[in-house]
Amino acid sequence: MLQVNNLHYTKSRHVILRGLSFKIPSHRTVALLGENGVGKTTLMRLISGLIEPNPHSDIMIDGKMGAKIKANLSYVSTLDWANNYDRVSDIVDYFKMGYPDFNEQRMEELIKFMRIDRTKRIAKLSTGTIEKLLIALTISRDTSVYLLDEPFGGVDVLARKKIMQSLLHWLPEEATVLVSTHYIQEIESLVDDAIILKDGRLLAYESVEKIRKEEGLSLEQYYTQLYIEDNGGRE
Ligand SMILES: Nc1ncnc2c1ncn2[C@@H]1O[C@H](COP(=O)(O)OP(=O)(O)OP(=O)(O)O)[C@@H](O)[C@H]1O
Repeated sequence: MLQVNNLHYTKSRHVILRGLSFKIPSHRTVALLGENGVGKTTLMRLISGLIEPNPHSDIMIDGKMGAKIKANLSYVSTLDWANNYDRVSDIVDYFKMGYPDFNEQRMEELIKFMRIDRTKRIAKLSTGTIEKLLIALTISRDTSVYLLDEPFGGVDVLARKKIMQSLLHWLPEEATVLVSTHYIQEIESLVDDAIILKDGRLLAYESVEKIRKEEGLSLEQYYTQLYIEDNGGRE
């Protein structure tokens, strides 16, 4: 379970997140939605402990806080830390050595599934292939929470659909998954709930099924409607 209480984050006097609170139970996959610059990446970096929130903000995973949550969380946002001469197989080796919960067999299956050439140097990989590798590394760990930040930005449409459809199949059943994306229509069938951010605050945290059944809307229609309403009717 991932719990965020009263999360505030200010950077260079610019308030980015203003008092976010939500709780995502285990066995739930949640889309994190919001316009460019709203703070989705910032939220993921805060959850993962890469940056520090303002005082009196709490982030808990399975009841743990602070540095202790790192073991229960999988988030790989970049390969900037790797050496340009590293090959895909070297990165896999680093993960094998660095994470006791790294599932080597799952990683091998994902490499095949995503058609990643394990002999290629990182510096020679295309943007989309790096994104596929980041997804594969993230979901090859056995943790309770998975954060995927705009994982499909550069992935071609066929691969994206294929990966999306099978994403949950690779993860432990009880996993909590938070995935940020602008591909709202495509993610809709994958997620249970959606968190919608606007102006640094939580505009909605709603079940996708409820949006469909009770509001009669698709997730994208619901998102657009909420944004327009919050803008006082302006698009
Ligand atoms: N290092 C930084 N210094 C100052 N401001 C920053 C820094 N990084 C991000 N920001 C600001 O924080 C805000 C949130 O950025 P963030 O990247 O979290 O948004 P996002 O919702 O992920 O956007 P996108 O959908 O475009 O990826 C933006 O206004 C951005 O300009």
